[in-house]
Amino acid sequence: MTIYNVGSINLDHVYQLDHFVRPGETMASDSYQCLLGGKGANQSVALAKAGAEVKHVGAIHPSNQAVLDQLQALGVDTSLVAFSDVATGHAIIQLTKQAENSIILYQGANHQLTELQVDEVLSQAQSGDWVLLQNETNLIEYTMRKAQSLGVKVAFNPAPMDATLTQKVLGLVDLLIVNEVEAMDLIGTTDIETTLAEFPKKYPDLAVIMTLGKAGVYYFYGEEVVSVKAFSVDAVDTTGAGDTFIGFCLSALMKGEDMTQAMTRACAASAICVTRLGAASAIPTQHEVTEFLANNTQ
Ligand SMILES: Nc1ncnc2c1ncn2[C@@H]1O[C@H](COP(=O)(O)OP(=O)(O)OP(=O)(O)O)[C@@H](O)[C@H]1O
Repeated sequence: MTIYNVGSINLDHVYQLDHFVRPGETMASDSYQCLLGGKGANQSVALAKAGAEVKHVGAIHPSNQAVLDQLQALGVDTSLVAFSDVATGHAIIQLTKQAENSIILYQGANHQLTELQVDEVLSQAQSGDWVLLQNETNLIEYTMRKAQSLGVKVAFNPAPMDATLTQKVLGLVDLLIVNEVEAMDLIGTTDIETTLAEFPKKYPDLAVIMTLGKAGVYYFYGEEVVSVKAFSVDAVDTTGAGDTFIGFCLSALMKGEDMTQAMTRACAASAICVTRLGAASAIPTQHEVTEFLANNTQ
């Protein structure tokens, strides 16, 4: 069983500064890191570390072949990533000592997927395979329609949230995975209790996983409700928690675990992730998650 993750690949250029650059100011930074990023790439890494067979579908500029080498070294099949004339998606991130950030995001090649690429990729898919999408690439609806026509299941993590697009494609989605802010956007409220009560009523035919940070996670499908508590850890950086959760949860479901087992494993993986700095580099291995589960209870 293969998961085709149609998603972004970004280069995150991170500069540590005393303060954000002001209009007209040129400021030197003596701290620079270039990190692999993008929700798509992070989720592919999490899937691979969780032991899933993951093929990443996306696009980058050919000058950044090293990014693909990095993904491959982490276990992701990158043979379906296309090359584009447009620059690889990237973020310019200013970080201050007060832990504030300011980000310029250029979607670049992430929005250069073509219908031909999607058709070719999905022609390889077989029933039982999954397609996973976030909201950082183009052709979301087209890809879902194609997958549905081929009998391939669709998982959708609509981040960053575009409520109009998301409402439009929900009928094509087999499993929706949202965090609490995205869920509240879909219900049109800022209250989480209302969201938990209203979501299953508004979307009775939709299977949805709702992650609530350190408050854990819910799964709703019609009358069925499963909730799993988060593990109690000392969090230092929650970046990538959601991506780690998605990778470990989908991988476990594809291996035949039930929703409680899959979400428990995914909560353990994301609990480890939040105790480490960074995103892709903070994602644990399957072995680390198994050890954590043996030594911790919710
Ligand atoms: N402080 C925390 N302590 C323990 N587990 C956490 C913590 N924060 C997140 N998690 C775990 O990670 C899962 C996903 O977190 P969250 O709901 O914050 O997703 P997210 O908003 O998509 O994350 P992010 O955007 O920061 O990557 C939670 O369901 C929980 O299991």
